[in-house]
Amino acid sequence: MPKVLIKRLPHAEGLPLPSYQTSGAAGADLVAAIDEPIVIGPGARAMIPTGLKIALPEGYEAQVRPRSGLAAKHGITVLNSPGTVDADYRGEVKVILVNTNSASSPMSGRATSFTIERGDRIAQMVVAPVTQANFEVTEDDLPETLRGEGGFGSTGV
Ligand SMILES: O=c1ccn([C@H]2C[C@H](O)[C@@H](COP(=O)(O)OP(=O)(O)OP(=O)(O)O)O2)c(=O)[nH]1
Ligand SMILES: [Mg+2]
Repeated sequence: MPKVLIKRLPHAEGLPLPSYQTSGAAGADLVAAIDEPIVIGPGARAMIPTGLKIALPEGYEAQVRPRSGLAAKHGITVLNSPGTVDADYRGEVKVILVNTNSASSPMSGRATSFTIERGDRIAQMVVAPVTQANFEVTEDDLPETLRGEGGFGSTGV
């Protein structure tokens, strides 16, 4: 189990640290470290502070992913999903939420605002191993494959 060091900033005081809700959970919930509620209007976005700085072990990243409940019930998702927290990042982890609701959204059908309150679980963080590649330019043909240049639905729907 990789160890992730956490530095709690003053505005996160009293808030729960990232935690796995069940023993098999992949993501640890992140909460909003805000003093005043933030209203995200339909189609608008907001960068929500978590009040946490983290130090991941080398060879790991943290992915900031949406919570499906917020997405399904309220049309709120992580705009840059999955957000990438690099192992060498020492700033505050933030979550970019977007409100997808509009009069024409298939699920809500309404241009509703959504309010984030202090301590709300807004996203989840998945710690995952990553590799860096050696990118190497070649003048030769790339190795042949059965797929070749087919993509974007080439195998059918
Ligand atoms: O959802 C996110 C995404 C990123 N970050 C932080 C950690 C990450 O290490 C850094 C840079 O993110 P990214 O590489 O995605 O953004 P960029 O636009 O490429 O910025 P940079 O030029 O700083 O790499 O911002 C977050 O806190 N939350
Ligand atoms: Mg970057």
